[in-house]
Amino acid sequence: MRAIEAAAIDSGTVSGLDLMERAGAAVAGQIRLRWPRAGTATVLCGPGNNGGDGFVIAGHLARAGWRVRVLGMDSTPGADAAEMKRRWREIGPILPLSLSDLHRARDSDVFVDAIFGTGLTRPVQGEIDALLRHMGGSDGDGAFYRSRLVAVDCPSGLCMDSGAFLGRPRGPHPDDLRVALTVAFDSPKPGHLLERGPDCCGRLVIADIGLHPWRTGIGTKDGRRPADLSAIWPEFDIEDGRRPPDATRDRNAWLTKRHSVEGHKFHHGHALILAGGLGQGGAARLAARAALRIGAGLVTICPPKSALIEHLGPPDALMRRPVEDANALADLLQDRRIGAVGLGPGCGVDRAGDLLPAVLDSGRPCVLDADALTALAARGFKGLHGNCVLTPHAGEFARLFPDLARQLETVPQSGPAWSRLDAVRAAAARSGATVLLKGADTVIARPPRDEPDAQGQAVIHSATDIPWLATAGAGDVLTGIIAGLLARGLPPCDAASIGVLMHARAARRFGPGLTADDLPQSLAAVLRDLPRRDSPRTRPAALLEARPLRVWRNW
Ligand SMILES: NC(=O)C1=CN([C@@H]2O[C@H](COP(=O)(O)OP(=O)(O)OC[C@H]3O[C@@H](n4cnc5c(N)ncnc54)[C@H](O)[C@@H]3O)[C@@H](O)[C@H]2O)[C@@H](O)CC1
Ligand SMILES: Nc1ncnc2c1ncn2[C@@H]1O[C@H](COP(=O)(O)OP(=O)(O)O)[C@@H](O)[C@H]1O
Ligand SMILES: [K+]
Repeated sequence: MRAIEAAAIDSGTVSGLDLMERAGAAVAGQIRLRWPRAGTATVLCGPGNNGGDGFVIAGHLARAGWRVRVLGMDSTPGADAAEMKRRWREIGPILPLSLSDLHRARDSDVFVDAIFGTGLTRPVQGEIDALLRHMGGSDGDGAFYRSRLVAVDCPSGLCMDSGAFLGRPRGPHPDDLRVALTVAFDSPKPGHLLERGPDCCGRLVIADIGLHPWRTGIGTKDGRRPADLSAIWPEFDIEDGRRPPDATRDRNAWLTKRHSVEGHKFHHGHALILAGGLGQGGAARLAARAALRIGAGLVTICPPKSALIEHLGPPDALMRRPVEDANALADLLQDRRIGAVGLGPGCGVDRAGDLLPAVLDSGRPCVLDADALTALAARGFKGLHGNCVLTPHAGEFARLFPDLARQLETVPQSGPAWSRLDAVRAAAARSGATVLLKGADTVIARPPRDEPDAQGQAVIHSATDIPWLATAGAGDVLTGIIAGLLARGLPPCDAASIGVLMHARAARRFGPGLTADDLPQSLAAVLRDLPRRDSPRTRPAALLEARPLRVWRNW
C-alpha cells in the first residue's frame, strides 16, 4: 500500500493530503449511508495518518450537521495529519484520548476508531490499550460499542499483514476490538482476510481513493508497478498478459468449454483417483465425482482388488480399475493420457505411503491430501516437484511443517507479524510444491521460481460466510476438483486457486444443510451460471462494497 501511495505521490498528480481527504470523505460517506440522520459522533484520532483521516472525517460529519467530539493526542509527527488536525481545530476542540473522556462521550451514536491503521509496529500499551480493551469489551461494554464503532482501515491493534492482534495470543480473545463497519482504502489487506480480521472488521467496505492506476502501473512513468509491489504482490494485476490466457482472461469460458467438433474425451483430461481398502471408499468416490463434475473427460477410481466391489454402484460414468500396489500403479501411469492423480482421501496411510513414490516418480501433476500427507510427513519431501499440490488442513500442516505451525502460534510482538501467508509461502518453498492450507481463510502458495529474490505467487481465499462447508468429506471433494482441473491442463497453482473458488461457490449456492455429497451436484449449477466473460478488473470510480469478500488473485 505504501509503495502504491508513494508512486502516486511521485507522479505529481496527487498529493498525500489529497489522498487523506479522499480517504476521510469515503469513511464519512459510509457513516452517513449507514446512519442517514445526523447524530452525535466521537472520533478517536491516533498519532499517524490514520488519525489524520479521523480529523477529515470529523470535519465532514460536522459540516453535515453532526455533533462531533474529537479525542486526540498531543503529538502528530506527520505533516499531512498535522495539517488535517489544524483544519479541524478551526471547527472544534480536541479532547485528550483517554478513557475518562471516552466515558463522557457515551451518548454518541457513532464512534470512529482512527487510532492506528497500517502503521502499527508494536503492541498497543498504556492508556490507549486500556481504551481499546474497554471498547473491545472484556469489562462488558463490547456489545454497546460494537454496534456503533466504525474503523478507519482496520480496528486499531490488528496487524494488517497477518490479521493477528499484536501482543496478544493468536485466536479469539475477549478484549479483541470488534467493529460494525470497517472502511479500508484501495484494496483489502491480508489482515482483513486472515485470522481475526474477518470477525473483527465487521462489514468491510473497500473505498476507491483513485490509486488504481499506480497499483496496475498505468500511472507510473515507465508503465511498471512499483518494485516493492511486484515483490509483495507478484501477480496482482492479472491482466498484464504474463499469464496463459486460458487461466486468466477467459477462465469462465474455459471452465464451461464444450467439446469441439474434433475434440474427444481425452482432450478434457483423464484423472486417476486412488482409493483405499474395503469400507473406506466413500472419500475417494467423493473426489472422483467432483473430478468428473469439474469437467475431466475421464475419471478412473483405483482401489485394491479386494475393495473393487464397494465401487460397483453409481456414478456409472466413473471407470474402475484395481491397483494392487506401487508396481501396478507405475505400469498404469505409463499411459500418457492420464493427466493427473489424486492420492490420499480414504486411502489408508500405509497404502498411501506405498503408492506415493510411484505417483511422484511419474512426474504427473498430483494432489496429495489426507493419508498421503500423513505418509509424506513420515517420509519427507524428497521427490516432490512443481506439479504437486499439497492440501493440508491445519492439523496436517502442523504434521508436515511443525516449526512453521509453531511460529504461527507465537504471540506476535512486532508488526508485520508472521502470517498464514508467510507460513504457506515458506512451506511451498521448502517442499517445492504448491501448498494449499485449508480453512475459512484458505491460503495457497506456489514455490518460488528460480530467479533470485523471487517470491512464490500466493492467493488468499476468504470464505468466512460459509461455515457449513466445514463438513465431513468436503476436503475430499476439493481434492477431486483440483485433480480434475490438473487433468484438464491447468498449472498447479491455478488448479488449486480455481478449485478452491469453485468449491466455495458450490457450498455457497447450496446453503446450510450441505453435505459433501451435495457439492459435486451444486458444482454443476455453479458452472452453468458462470458469466461467460470475467467481470472487468478495473474498479468503478465508486465505493466497492464486498461482503462476503472474496479476493481473487490479489496476492
Ligand atoms: N495508504 C494509503 O493509501 C492511505 C493511507 N491513509 C491512512 O494512513 C494510515 C497509515 O498511516 P501511518 O503509516 O501514519 O500509520 P498509522 O496512522 O497507522 O500509525 C502510525 C503511527 O503510530 C505510531 N505507532 C505505531 N504503533 C504504535 C503503538 N503500538 N503504540 C503507539 N504508537 C504507535 C507510529 O510511530 C506512527 O506515528 C492508513 O491506515 C490510512 O488510514 C490515508 O490517509 C490516505 C491514503
Ligand atoms: N469455518 C469454515 N468456513 C468455511 N470453510 C471452511 C471452514 N473450515 C473449514 N472449511 C473448509 O472445509 C473443507 C474441509 O476440509 P477437510 O478439513 O479436509 O475436511 P474432510 O477431511 O472432512 O474432508 C476445506 O475446504 C476447508 O477450507
Ligand atoms: K483504525
